[in-house]
Amino acid sequence: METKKIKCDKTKENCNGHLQLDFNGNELKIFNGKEISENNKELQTKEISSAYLNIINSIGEDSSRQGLLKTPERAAKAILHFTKGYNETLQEVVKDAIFDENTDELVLVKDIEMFSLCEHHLVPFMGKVSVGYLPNKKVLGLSKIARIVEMYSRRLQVQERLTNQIADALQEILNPRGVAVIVEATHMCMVMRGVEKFNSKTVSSSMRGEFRTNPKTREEFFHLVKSN
Ligand SMILES: Nc1nc2c(ncn2[C@@H]2O[C@H](COP(=O)(O)OP(=O)(O)OP(=O)(O)O)[C@@H](O)[C@H]2O)c(=O)[nH]1
Repeated sequence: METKKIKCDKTKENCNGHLQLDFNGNELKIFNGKEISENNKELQTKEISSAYLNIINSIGEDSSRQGLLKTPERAAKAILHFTKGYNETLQEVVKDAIFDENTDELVLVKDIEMFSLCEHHLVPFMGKVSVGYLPNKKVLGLSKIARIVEMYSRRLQVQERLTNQIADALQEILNPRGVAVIVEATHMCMVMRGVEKFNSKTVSSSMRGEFRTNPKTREEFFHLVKSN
């Protein structure tokens, strides 16, 4: 396939250093400047395994002892799973599960489990996400909301950006009258290290359209998120 390379646009959520577009303007999946094929997925696993081998040796462990022999490769596969969201795009996740529906009432999918990696320390943060929207003649397949959460959370993140990206995605694909996203998470970088506050939780929200302009709509969202 013919491709052209463009300089990384830092505002693009899928940026890995470079974005490469095919001639229809579609983004290709790039790792270190290479399109991700099965072959360089293998290469990617090898490169990450070798980095983990260095880490194991650098902390003074014996990487040749039985329990650690396969650890670099296992860890490489694990980190690739934790960051699998880089290999997906919004269009691939949603496919064509957008349906015409004559409803204008709030849709809420709440308490979606979320696991992500803090981009500052590469340790997990995890919690739950609630997503609401006010349809504008279109509804989204419910599972796709959880899949959107999954795609953005399986990347190196800060919680605020994750929250905004989920709201932006809903806005982009549905053009609804409003979108509301709330994320409540525990950050292991604040629990297992650093300030070591193991009961603290971080709540972030992103309100668009009528959720931002109408306090009653916002209240209804928060009320439903809190209720059992
Ligand atoms: N706003 C925001 N900050 C985050 C998130 N995850 C981690 N952080 C913070 O990123 C900051 C990085 O601060 P630095 O001073 O550079 O790093 P540090 O010395 O490891 O900081 P401490 O965690 O305070 O020990 C810390 O305050 C973290 O709590 C996030 O999702 N959102």
